[in-house]
Amino acid sequence: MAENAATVADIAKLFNKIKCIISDVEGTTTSLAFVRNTLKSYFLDNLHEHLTKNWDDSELQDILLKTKFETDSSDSISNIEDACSFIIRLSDTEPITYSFRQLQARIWSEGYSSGELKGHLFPDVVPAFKRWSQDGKRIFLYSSGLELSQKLLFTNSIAGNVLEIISGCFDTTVGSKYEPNSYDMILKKLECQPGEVIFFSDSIKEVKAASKAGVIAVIMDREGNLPLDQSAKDMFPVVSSFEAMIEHGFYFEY
Ligand SMILES: CSCCC(=O)C(=O)COP(=O)(O)O
Repeated sequence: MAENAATVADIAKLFNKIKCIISDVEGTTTSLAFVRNTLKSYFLDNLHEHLTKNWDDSELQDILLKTKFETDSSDSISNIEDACSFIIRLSDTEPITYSFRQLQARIWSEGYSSGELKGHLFPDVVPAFKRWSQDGKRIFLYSSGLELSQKLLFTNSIAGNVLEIISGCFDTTVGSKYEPNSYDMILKKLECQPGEVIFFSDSIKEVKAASKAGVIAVIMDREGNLPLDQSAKDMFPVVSSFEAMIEHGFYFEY
């Protein structure tokens, strides 16, 4: 840790001042494997059937057209096979566009409804969020996945329907998670001062952006996450679970 970098214990002392806790999803509340393997495979495995069943749905056609436009693609999407090939090709490219995420949410929604998909949550997520809610803190999510996708995951999670512990979900409609302005926007929406909000994420770029906006930022280093650079660990406090925050005193003592 760099000489002046805050420790987890320093952050824990700020608990009383904090009004809102914001958490990233992939790599923070939820395993990378669930998002990158389970959700991705479900999407690809069910894409062709979804396109076939819904080909005449104007909302689906609109999503496909917008995806083509957003990616500046010359691919044909005039029939099911072409549209399917186009989407499969895009599924391996970054950045993932908003319309592509809308298509993901449509297909995932079917998987959650049928019970084939259950949203992964690390075991400490629900107990910690419940405890902090009881302590009067509001809990929010901020993910690149759509608000709808976040709600689906928490409604249909392995811990049951736990959406009620979440006060709200932010997605990239407030801006990129890598941009400090997005956190300014969230602060405005929450009607909070920067020091009243804490953000947890496994992404150093996100934590840096939040920190530039004055938000208190902590790196989440979950089992199964990508290895962190030492420089990231030197700059920000790092925890491996929300439970570790509680162990450091990040809760209200009655
Ligand atoms: C919460 S929706 C499924 C996850 C997803 O699609 C995603 O991109 C998660 O990214 P995050 O910003 O939560 O790291």
